[in-house]
Amino acid sequence: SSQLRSPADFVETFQPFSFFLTKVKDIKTQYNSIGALSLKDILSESMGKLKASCHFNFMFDMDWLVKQYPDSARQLPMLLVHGDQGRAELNMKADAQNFPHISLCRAPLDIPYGTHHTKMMFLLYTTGLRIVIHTANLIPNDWHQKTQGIWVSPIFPPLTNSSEKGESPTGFKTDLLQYLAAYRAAKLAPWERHIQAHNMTAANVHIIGSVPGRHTLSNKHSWGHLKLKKILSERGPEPTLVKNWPLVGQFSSIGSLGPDKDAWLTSEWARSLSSCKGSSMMQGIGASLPKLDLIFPSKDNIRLSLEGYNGGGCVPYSIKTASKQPWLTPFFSQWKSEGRGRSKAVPHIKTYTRHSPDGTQAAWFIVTSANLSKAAWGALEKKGSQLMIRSYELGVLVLPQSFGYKTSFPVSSRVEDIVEAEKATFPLPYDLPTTTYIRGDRPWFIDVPCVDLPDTFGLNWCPP
Ligand SMILES: CNc1ccc(C(=O)O)c(C(=O)O)c1
Repeated sequence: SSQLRSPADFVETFQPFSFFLTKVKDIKTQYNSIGALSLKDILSESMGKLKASCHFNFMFDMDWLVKQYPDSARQLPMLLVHGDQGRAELNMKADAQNFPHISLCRAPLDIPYGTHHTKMMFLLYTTGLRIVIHTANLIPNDWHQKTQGIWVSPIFPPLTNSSEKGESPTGFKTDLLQYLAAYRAAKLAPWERHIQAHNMTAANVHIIGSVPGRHTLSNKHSWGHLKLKKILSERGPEPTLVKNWPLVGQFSSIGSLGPDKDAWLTSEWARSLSSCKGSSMMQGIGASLPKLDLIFPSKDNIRLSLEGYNGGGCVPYSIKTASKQPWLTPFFSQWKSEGRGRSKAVPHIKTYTRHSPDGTQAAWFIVTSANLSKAAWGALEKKGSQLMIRSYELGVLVLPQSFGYKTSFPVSSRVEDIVEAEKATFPLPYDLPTTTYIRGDRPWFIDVPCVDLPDTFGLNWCPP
């Protein structure tokens, strides 16, 4: 029975997609026993005997993080890659003083308003290297009662002879090394060498990363939405298959997107996401775009969540930004995850997909740190000759052909369907079809008081 299984067994049984959600306190056991992991699970000895680890993230609670490791691993070398500058960096350094085994690497953020948003783990075991790409900050609240996404790689074995490349058909290793190289950080060199030294032929996802910069020429399509456009135009769906398949974006924060939908959202971002095989040209002017559905928590999704209004603390959409883009609201759908038992677990996860009208198939799926913002996905400048990105982001793209499917793969948010299905079925974090906002509801704004209706705990929301 499930309570006797180790975390490694959980991971083993939820293949080949290896896409998990975080365990959520106070939901029914069945929704935490299949396809869900805690940080302790991920770091447990059953997953591998650790020698060293590295965490890329935005927020760190070091005391708590160390306690998620098994006793035997709490003194092992740990590198934390962060984006904190000034006073925040001093705080990181002060915290790290208490932990001689922890060292810090600051990611350069030379473009204003950029953040080090990427959430990734390198876990070096006695037997090989595992990579985890996820959406949760390294603070207890992010792993308590929210919906977060976690992609878990297999253990990549050491390369036996140095002549082997150890690259996968998806270019995973090359793209990950290109991402790391962008930090130009000496402290990452040991981990770049570890990645070089392991056989990653089993990696079955593509890397979609963003690094700060004004990317031009051969670098222009290495990052953000243009990287996605490039992969989809080379390996994406046939245009005829997905003609009326909608796009879904799902995220926990939104940037300033301009005066109307055509300023960036449809003309640039959605155009890249709707790219198909061999049609990067057709996505030029005039090609019609698919329906765009944006899942973003409504005020009531937050009010009635397990955390009540406080759950909105990690959904930082400001009324100041929202008031400049009322044109966005008609695209919104509610957060609904009955199949995964997580309708009341505030979504901090970010995912993007293109699915069939009946919601049973997908042409591709992305889990990433990237919210709906130009800072994360990039904005074209200088007549489209450069892509300006402000932040570090990282995600993985699932394509049908990497999992033995020709054109699309079955999807479901119903855990019972997923485990019993004849054919490998991708575990969606939310329900399809999506659900529009009900009359009288509105998008969640972190900086607007809510005193009309009490939350799960009978409280109001008076923003800090
Ligand atoms: C300005 N800083 C952040 C804004 C949004 C998010 C999010 O993921 O929604 C995060 C984060 O949690 O990393 C940080």
